[in-house]
Amino acid sequence: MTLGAPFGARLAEAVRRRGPLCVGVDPHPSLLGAWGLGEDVASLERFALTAVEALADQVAVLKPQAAFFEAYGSAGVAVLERVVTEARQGGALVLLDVKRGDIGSTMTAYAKAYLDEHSPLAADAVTLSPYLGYGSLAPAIGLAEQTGRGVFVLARTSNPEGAGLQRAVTEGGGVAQSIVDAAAAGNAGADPMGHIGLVVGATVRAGELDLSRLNGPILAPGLGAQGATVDGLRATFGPVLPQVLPATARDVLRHGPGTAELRKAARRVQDQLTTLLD
Ligand SMILES: O=c1ccn([C@@H]2O[C@H](COP(=O)(O)O)[C@@H](O)[C@H]2O)c(=O)[nH]1
Repeated sequence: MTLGAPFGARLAEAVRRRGPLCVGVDPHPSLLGAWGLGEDVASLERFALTAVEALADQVAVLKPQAAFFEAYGSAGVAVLERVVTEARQGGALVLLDVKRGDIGSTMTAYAKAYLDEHSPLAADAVTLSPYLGYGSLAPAIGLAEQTGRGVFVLARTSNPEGAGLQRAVTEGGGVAQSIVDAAAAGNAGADPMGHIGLVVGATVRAGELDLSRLNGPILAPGLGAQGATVDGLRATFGPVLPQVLPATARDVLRHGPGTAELRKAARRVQDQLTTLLD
């Protein structure tokens, strides 16, 4: 599949048309139960494709969480392939949340799995973990650029356990800030923004990172179930708020299984975000 424009431009256009919301497609066992479904592949498929049907023509980005599909083995991965395909056909950009990171030679294979246009799991973007060294991600960052796709590199994650490692300060400066600076160097000169995004939790304290030179998108998970609020985004992100793609999963998905209710729940967050950005 040929994607035409670079990822930064495609994401900017999707956000301009639909507003800056990313909804996670996370088939948690607890949500399957709440929707009256079981813990089996047919239920997984029903849940995930219902979320896609409800939201793919409404939100800018859908973010399937691969772990919840992989938990069902190859049949679950087959469902994930359908989710990626149908979400993209429905008009959403698909950010596959896989958080991959490995030595460079293995990263080449991960890149092929998610960012090569011939792969059955090729998405518009993937999440990557830089904790084997930012440089080890080069094969994925390079292939994403070649194929019009994007990456979101974990810098400062939304979970409380991330702080000890990510806020550590070494001779070269802060660990998370070093990831921000490396991404900024890769995005330099891109217009309207580069294809190297970062993950910075919406739960993170204001002012921890200097994101001013990033020139790329910032995925901000943590809205709703993890305690972050739309109102808190301005304090957390300040001047880079227009680059932020807030993300939530459970807080929207808990309104299913009705597609109208799912759409309404996502619309509520989209409206709050529009008001925030006005
Ligand atoms: O720092 C991070 C990175 C990724 N995530 C993922 O986002 C969703 C959050 O789901 P909620 O139900 O809105 O809490 C989930 O898939 C995480 O793996 C994150 O939360 N924080």
